[in-house]
Amino acid sequence: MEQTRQNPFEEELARLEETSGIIDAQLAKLRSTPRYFGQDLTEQALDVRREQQRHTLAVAVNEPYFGRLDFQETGRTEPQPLYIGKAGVENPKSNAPLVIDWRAPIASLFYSFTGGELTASYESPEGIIDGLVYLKRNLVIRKQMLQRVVDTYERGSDLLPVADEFLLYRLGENKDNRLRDIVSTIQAEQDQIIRAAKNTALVIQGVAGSGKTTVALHRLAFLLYQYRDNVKAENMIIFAPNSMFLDYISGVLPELGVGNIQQTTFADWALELLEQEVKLADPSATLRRWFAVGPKRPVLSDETPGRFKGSIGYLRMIEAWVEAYERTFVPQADFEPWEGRTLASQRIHEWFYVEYKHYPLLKRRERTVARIERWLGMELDKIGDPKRRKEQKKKAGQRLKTFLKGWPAPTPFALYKQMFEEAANGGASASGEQPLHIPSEVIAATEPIWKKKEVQPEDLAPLLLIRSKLAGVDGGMFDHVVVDEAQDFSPFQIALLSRQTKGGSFTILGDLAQGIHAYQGIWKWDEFLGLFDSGQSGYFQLERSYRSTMEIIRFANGVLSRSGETLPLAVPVFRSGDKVSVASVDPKDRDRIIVEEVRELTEGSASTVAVIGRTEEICAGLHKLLEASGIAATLIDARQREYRGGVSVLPAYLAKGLEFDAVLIADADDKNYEASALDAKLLYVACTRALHRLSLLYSGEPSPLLELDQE
Ligand SMILES: Nc1ncnc2c1ncn2[C@@H]1O[C@H](COP(=O)(O)OP(=O)(O)OP(=O)(O)O)[C@@H](O)[C@H]1O
Repeated sequence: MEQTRQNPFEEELARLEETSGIIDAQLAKLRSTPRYFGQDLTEQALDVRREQQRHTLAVAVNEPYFGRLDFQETGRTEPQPLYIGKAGVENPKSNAPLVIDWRAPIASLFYSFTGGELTASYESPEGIIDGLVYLKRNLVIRKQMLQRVVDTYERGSDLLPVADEFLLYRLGENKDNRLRDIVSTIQAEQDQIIRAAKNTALVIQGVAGSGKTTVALHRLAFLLYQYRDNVKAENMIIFAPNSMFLDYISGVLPELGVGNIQQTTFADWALELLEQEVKLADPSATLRRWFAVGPKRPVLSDETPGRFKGSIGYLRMIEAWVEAYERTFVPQADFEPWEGRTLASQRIHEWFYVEYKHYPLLKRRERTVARIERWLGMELDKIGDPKRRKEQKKKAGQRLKTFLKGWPAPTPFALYKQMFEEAANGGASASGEQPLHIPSEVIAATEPIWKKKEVQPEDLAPLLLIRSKLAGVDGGMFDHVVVDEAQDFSPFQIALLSRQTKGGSFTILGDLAQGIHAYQGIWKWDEFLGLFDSGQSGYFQLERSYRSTMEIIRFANGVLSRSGETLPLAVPVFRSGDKVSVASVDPKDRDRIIVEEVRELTEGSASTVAVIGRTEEICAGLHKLLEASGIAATLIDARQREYRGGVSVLPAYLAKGLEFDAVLIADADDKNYEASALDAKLLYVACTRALHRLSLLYSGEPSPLLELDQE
C-alpha cells in the first residue's frame, strides 16, 4: 500500500469509514424492504425508485468515490470538499450530496482543472459558476479499503503538481481480456468530447490508444445522465467492427452502471432488419484478396466495389432509380371485375399516388389493394340476385388475383437486383430518364456472389435504403449512434444512419492511420463531415496515446512516417518502458525463438500476449507451433466471436481495437511489409496493440518500414 502523505491518508480513512457506514445502512434498509408487485400506482413508482437506489448503491458500495475536489464558489467563505464517484449518493438525513456522480456538471471541474491559481469554472444548468480550487486528490478504494491517496494539486503549495502520476500508475497496470472504465482518470481533452452537447454529429480523429472506444462508451453514460428525460438506453446503439471486439468492450457500460444499449456490428444489425433475406459472403475471401502479400494485391480506386457502393453517388443513383420505379409501379390497366364494370386505373393511381403518398411503397400498395377490395364489395352489394352475386364474386376474385399478379410486391433484394441489372445492361432506369452507370469492375465482383443469394458488406446499406423505401424505417429512431472504427465505414452507411437518428446525434470515431480497409472506408474525414450541416457537427482530434509506452509509440510513429502518406502521429504520455526489440533470426531458428519469447512473456509479467502474423495462413502455422510446444493459445480468425485473453495468435487486420500487455510480430521482413501505405498502416496497427512490450522478428531483409537503430 502506498501513500503520498500520512495526514491526507488518515483524513481520508476517517471520511471513508463514515461514508461506507452511511451507504451500508441505506443499502441494508433498501434490501430489507420487500418488492411491491401490487396495482397501486404510487406504490409502484416508489418501488421503481427503490430499485434504482438499490442499483446505484450497489455500484457505490465497494468503491464509493475516486476523487476529491475542494472548491470555493465565488461569494462563499470556504471551500467545500466534493467527492466524485461512479454514482451519486445522498446523505438520507440531510439530503446533502455525499458523493457526486462523475457526470454531474460540477464534477466536470475535476476533469477540466489541470492546476494553476486562476479562477476555475463549470457550466451548470443555471449558468457559468466560477470559484477557486484548493485541492485535487485521487483516491484508490477497493472493497471499501483505502489503498492510495495522491494529491495532484494543492493551492499555495510549493510542491510541483503531479497531475500525471496517478494516470501513469493506472496506465502501468496489466490488462486482462476486458476494456475497463476510466472515470477516475479521464483527461481534459477526452472530457470535452464526453460532455459535448447531444444534438451534434461529433467526428473524432484519434490516434491509436487515445481512448476513442473508451471515450465513446463514457459519452453514452453521460448522455443518459444529462438528458435522462429525452434519451433512452434502448434507443442508443454502438456499431463496432466485429463480434470479438464487442465482447472485449462489453464490460465497460455495466461498470458505469448503464445497461440495455444495443452493441452490434453494422452487418448483424442490417441482416436482422432484412430478416435474413440475404446472407453475407464469407469475409475471408475479401480479406485474403486485400491483404495478400506482394504484387497480387488489387489496385485501389473510387471504382473499387466497396468504395463505389459506399459512395453518396451510389446512394443518389439508387434513390433516383427507386423514384422512377415508383412512378411505374402501379399497373396502367383498368380493373374489370366482370364484363360491364370497370375501376379506372386513374382512380387506382389517385389512391396510390395522392391519398396514400405519405406511406412507404408496400404500405401504399397494401392500402390501395384494400381500397379496391372495398370498392368491389360495394359493387357486389349492388347486385340484387344472390345467385348472380355469388357468381360475380367468384369471377371478380379470380380477376383481382390476375390483376395483382401484374403488380408484384418486391423484396429489397429483388428490387436491388432489378436496379443493378438494368444499370449493368446499359444504364436505362425504370423510367428511362436517369442514366445509370456502374463500373465494370463492380459488375464483375457483384454478379457471381449474388447468384448464390449472398451479398458483400457494401451491399447492406443499399439494401436497407431500398427496404426503407419499400417498407419504411422500422426499429424506431435512435436517440444517439456511436460508430467506432469509423474510418472503415462508408458515407452511404453514415447517411443512411443519419436518417434514423434524432437531432443528428452521433459520435463517430476512428483513425485514418489505421485505415487498413480503405477499399470500403473513407480516405478523409470530410467525406463524413460533408454529410452534416456545419452548425450541427464538430470535429475533434485526440493526439495523446495512453495505451503504449513512449518507446512503442515512437517506434510505431516511425513506421507510419515511412508510409508515404501524411498521417496523424501519436504523442506519447511520459511512460517509459523497455526498448522495442527488432531482431534478425536465422530461418531455421525462427520457430524456436518465437516459442522461447512467448514462454518468457507468459512466465513473466504479461497477462495478455499477442503473436501477430501477416496472413491467416501464417497465423494458423504459428498457432500450431505454440500448441505443439505446450503453450495454450487462441487462434483468432474473422469468425471469432469471443475474446479470451491469455495468448492470442492473429493477423494484424483482426487486431484492430484490441490491446495486449506484450506483442510479438513475426516475420517483419521486406516481403510481408513493403514500403507501401497499406503495409505501413497494418504494421502500425500491430505495433500499437502493445501496452508494455513490443518485439519484432525477421529473417532475410527487414521491412523498410522499420527503424533498426533506435537510441
Ligand atoms: N484517461 C485515461 N486514463 C486511463 N487509461 C486510459 C485513458 N484513456 C485511455 N486509456 C487507456 O488506453 C487504452 C486505449 O484506449 P482505447 O482502446 O479506448 O483507445 P482507442 O483510441 O480506441 O485505440 P485504438 O484506435 O488503438 O483501438 C485503454 O487501455 C484505455 O483504458
